[in-house]
Formats: sequence, C-alpha cells, structure tokens
Amino acid sequence: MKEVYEWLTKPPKYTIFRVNKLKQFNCEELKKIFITQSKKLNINEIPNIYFLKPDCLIIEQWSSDIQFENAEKEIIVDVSCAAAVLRGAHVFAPGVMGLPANLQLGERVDIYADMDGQCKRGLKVKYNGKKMYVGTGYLKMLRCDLFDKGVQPSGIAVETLLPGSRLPVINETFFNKGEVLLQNLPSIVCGWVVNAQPKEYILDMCAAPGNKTTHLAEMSDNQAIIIAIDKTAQKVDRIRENCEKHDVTCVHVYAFDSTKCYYENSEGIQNGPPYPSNCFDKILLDAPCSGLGQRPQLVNKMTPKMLQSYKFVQRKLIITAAELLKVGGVLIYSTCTVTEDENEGMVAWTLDKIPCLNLIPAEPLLGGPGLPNCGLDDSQRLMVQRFSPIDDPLRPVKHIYKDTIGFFIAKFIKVK
Ligand SMILES: C[S@@+](CC[C@H](N)C(=O)[O-])C[C@H]1O[C@@H](n2cnc3c(N)ncnc32)[C@H](O)[C@@H]1O
Repeated sequence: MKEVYEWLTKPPKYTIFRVNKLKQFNCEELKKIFITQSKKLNINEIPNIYFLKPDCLIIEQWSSDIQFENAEKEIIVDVSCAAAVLRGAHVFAPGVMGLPANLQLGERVDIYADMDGQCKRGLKVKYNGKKMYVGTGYLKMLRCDLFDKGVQPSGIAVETLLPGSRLPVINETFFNKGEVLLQNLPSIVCGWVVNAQPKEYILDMCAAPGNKTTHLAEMSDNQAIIIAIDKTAQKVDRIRENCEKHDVTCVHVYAFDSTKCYYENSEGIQNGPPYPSNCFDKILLDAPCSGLGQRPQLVNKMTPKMLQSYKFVQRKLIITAAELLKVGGVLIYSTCTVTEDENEGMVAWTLDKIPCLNLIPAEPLLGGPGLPNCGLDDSQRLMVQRFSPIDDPLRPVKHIYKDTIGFFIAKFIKVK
C-alpha cells in the first residue's frame, strides 16, 4: 500500500488530450506552441507527442536537461492550486495565499504549496510553514488586485513557465473550441469500454460535467441516442455547454436523481426520466465516489465516515441500472477511487445481489487486474481494470496505463 500512497502524491508523467473526431485537429499547431515555449525555456527540443489511438494524444514531459535557476521571490498557493500547477496549469487568483509586498508585474516567482493549510490569505512576508516547490512562473496580477478589492479575484495570477513536474503548460485554450479535452487516460479507456455505436440507446447516469458523455457521442459519430443525467441542476448546464462546445447534438440532458430513474409505469424514453425497464442498450455508471484516485493528492481531508457513505448510493444506482438495461444490454461501472469497497467490493456485491447481471471482460483490458482477497476470484479479477502502480503477475500492464490516476472499470451484461 505504501507504493500506492507515494504514487498518489505525485502527478502522472503524461499530459493527455482526448481529440474530438467530429472536428479537425492539427498536431503541427501544437508543435509550434512547444517550439515557442522551448525558446523561453532555453532548450533545443520539444516534448514527445504521439497518438495512443486516434482520439487520444499523449504529451510527455520536457527533457530533464532543462537548467533552471530558482527565482528570488516566492508565492504561496493552496494545495489544490499547487496540484493543478504540477499538472501544467497556470496559478489562478483564488488559489494565491501570499506573496511579497514589492513584487512587480512580470517578475519571475517560484510557486510553493502551503502544505499544512496554515498560511493566512494575504501574507506579505516569507512563509515559514511547511511548503513544497511546485513550479516557476511570471506574476500577472498585483497584490492589491489579489487581496485588497473585497471580492473574490479571478483570472491568471501567475503564468506558469515550468511546473516542478516538468509537464508542459498546455490547456484547451491553446486550441479551437471543442477540438480537444484534457482528460485522464482511464477516463478515455472508460469511453473505449462503452464503445458507443450509432443508433444505440445509451444512458449516462451520472454525467456532469459531461466529459465522458461527449466522448460517447463523438465515438458514435454523433449518432447514438444518449441520455445524460445528473442530480445537480447547475452541473447539468455544464453538460449542455460541453455538448455545444464539442458539436455534439445526439445528447438529451436532464437534471434528475438517477437512483429514482426507474418507474415501471412511465411512458418510455421520449418523455425523459423516469424510465420503464428494458430501455437501454448500454448504461455508463461513472459513480459518485470518494475520488481518492486523483493525482497528485498533496493532502486529503476524507473522514472514515465520508468514505463509508459512497457504497450505499453506488448500490442504489446499480440496482436502478439493472432494471433499465435491455436483456443483452451492458452496464459499465467506473470510479476514480482506489478503495476496495467501491471497486472490487461493489462488483462482488452486485454478483451476489443482482442475479440478472453477469460480469464480462471490460475490454480493451489496458489497466491491471482487480485486487486479490476482495471477493473476486482470479477469473473475475481479470475481467475488471484497476489503474494502479502495482505490478500483478495476473496481467502485465504497459507503463503508460500505470502512470495514470487511480481508476476502476467493470462491465456487466444483463442475462435475464
Ligand atoms: C464522477 S462524477 C461524473 C463525471 C462524469 N461522468 C464525467 O466524466 O464528466 C459523478 C457525478 O455524479 C453525480 N451524482 C451523484 N449522485 C447522483 C444521483 N443520485 N443521480 C445522478 N447523479 C448523481 C454528481 O453530481 C457528479 O456530477
């Protein structure tokens, strides 16, 4: 387990974009961006870029040869901002905790994470609490605009030049609208497991902000009939925005509690949820979970009580999914967490309590097998995918699928 904890505190070594096949994407433009950045970094090469599959673009780190002098001034940011910087983001104003009084616009600064959460917002002097270097950048916002306006500041406070992880600073704003999406590799694999096809009726039960929904729509050439549901109304607006951005029109979006999505006397798919039984060819249940697979996790505030709470809603969602699937239809269950309870434990519970669902291989099988001694035998462990750094002799895993966030995917078929 120590290996997993250490892995969780570090960012993955790759930046990954999902490429929208409904739009045009030109890799040469990306190379030009990196050539410009390489000049600023005083280095003659650019990061390796390659397609893992047509919809999955991998970008590696800058070479370890970059020589970098520390800046003299430092800025302190909260841990979630620091985690984003380590993955190649700029510092956004709400994340800034402290910076020296005399810093000028454009000055070079080293970015440090406030590891104990003890730095007071607006600190002017050097921070002496526990801190960790996460990158270097240029100041884009003055102290007075960050702390003295009486309102929550917004926008880029520090333009990151180089994160401590040496991942490139690249994001969707460098590209045309909807061309690419920054997405973790296992989330893309989850889309490949669903393998949405034209004319299929697909339910995405927990869809916001719609990152997987748009993938399913794109892979079906915008020709599946996708119902995307999320419980939270504001989040549902994000699904609509995302679909619009990606030129996706085959998605019907609803704010609804998916645990209540089954009602035998409802009229069918046309009128929105709830739905009667045997409606869907495929269901994606990307479940609400403890999220403990996120990387890097610099601190974690999850309590044991919170940790215990997720399995109950996950069970209710699986029971509902089993009703809504057509016989022969498939359920893809996924989480972005590492706990046994929410992953292998949930599969074992499903096989025990819901006899109409059988476990089948979640192909393409790119992540590792499920954990042993968690209720699954070896043949069942081999049917699921657990994204983790641990080598398991049951199934070797390529490095790129081990240096991801922690994630889990299982697939069931409805047999009666
Ligand atoms: C892991 S996130 C989904 C991420 C999404 N699939 C994507 O790839 O963009 C889980 C989502 O489940 C939603 N959720 C939680 N309980 C729900 C329920 N009972 N019914 C519908 N959605 C729910 C949350 O609001 C959250 O947006």
